[in-house]
Amino acid sequence: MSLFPIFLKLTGRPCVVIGAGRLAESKIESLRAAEAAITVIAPRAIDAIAERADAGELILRARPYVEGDLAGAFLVVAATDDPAVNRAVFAEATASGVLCNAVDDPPFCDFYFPSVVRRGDLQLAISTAGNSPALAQQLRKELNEQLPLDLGDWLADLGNLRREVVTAEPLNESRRLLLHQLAQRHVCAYDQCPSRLLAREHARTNPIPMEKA
Ligand SMILES: C[C@@]1(CC(=O)O)C2=NC(=C\c3[nH]c(c(CCC(=O)O)c3CC(=O)O)Cc3[nH]c(c(CC(=O)O)c3CCC(=O)O)/C=C3\N/C(=C\2)[C@@H](CCC(=O)O)[C@]3(C)CC(=O)O)/[C@H]1CCC(=O)O
Ligand SMILES: NC(=O)c1ccc[n+]([C@@H]2O[C@H](COP(=O)([O-])OP(=O)(O)OC[C@H]3O[C@@H](n4cnc5c(N)ncnc54)[C@H](O)[C@@H]3O)[C@@H](O)[C@H]2O)c1
Repeated sequence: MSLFPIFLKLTGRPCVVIGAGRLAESKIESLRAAEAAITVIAPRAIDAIAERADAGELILRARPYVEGDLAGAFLVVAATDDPAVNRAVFAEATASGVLCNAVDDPPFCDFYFPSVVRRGDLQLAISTAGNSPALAQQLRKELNEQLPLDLGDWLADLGNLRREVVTAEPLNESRRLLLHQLAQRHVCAYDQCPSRLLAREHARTNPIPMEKA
């Protein structure tokens, strides 16, 4: 199966989770990391989810799923212990154009959750298209051990520096080469950081033409 890999902007988007057990919790954590507006619907919730509701971090409706619960949702995760309920959720999602993941039930998923290695804004998402979730998990662990812990901080600095360069320089081949050069070395917040000095020198010798400034 050929899956399409994308990184979705979920900030503030209504996402519904049906079920409030351990499996739901792990999906809720992923959705929270993306700042989704989460509504959880389940008659019983584990403490971790109830506490998030008490803290105002999500809305918890303590009742079973009923048809119509997906109105206005962007995506839904069906994570109950009743496959018939998960499938009913998938049917409503399909009828109303809402993206659905029925946890661990591939025929009833429009998308799968990947295994993720994260360093700040840097994310490596691994998919085996359901062939072996255990392999996805194993690769995550291996990559996690290999990636430096400060990669997220470094990326944040590099992003700031890139924004400086992009503001100061016209879009041309020399800017493109500079950005590749900067990505190969460590950038630091220190004002005299060699990468910053290089970027400034480059900006000085490649000024934006007046009409573009
Ligand atoms: C990546 C990860 C993300 C997450 O869950 O958030 C994820 N599964 C993880 C772990 C894991 N899941 C399972 C095991 C036991 C070992 C094994 O079976 O291999 C382990 C490992 C363990 O925990 O031991 C059991 C399992 N999973 C699925 C089935 C159904 C089936 O195969 O038919 C069954 C059998 C259930 C049964 O036996 O009844 C299906 C799916 N699981 C997916 C995602 C999607 C495809 C991902 C991909 O391969 O690309 C997909 C299709 C749908 C979905 O749920 O999105 C997470 C790793 C997180 C991490 O640690 O990094
Ligand atoms: N936990 C695991 O590691 C794991 C691994 C593989 C498969 N599974 C399977 O995945 C399913 C979910 O796992 P879990 O550990 O989160 O289960 P769980 O029993 O802890 O939680 C099930 C949740 O579904 C809710 N629910 C039941 N009927 C509902 C309905 N009609 N409407 C809305 N919510 C409803 C319950 O209130 C509860 O919050 C189970 O079937 C389990 O066998 C679990």
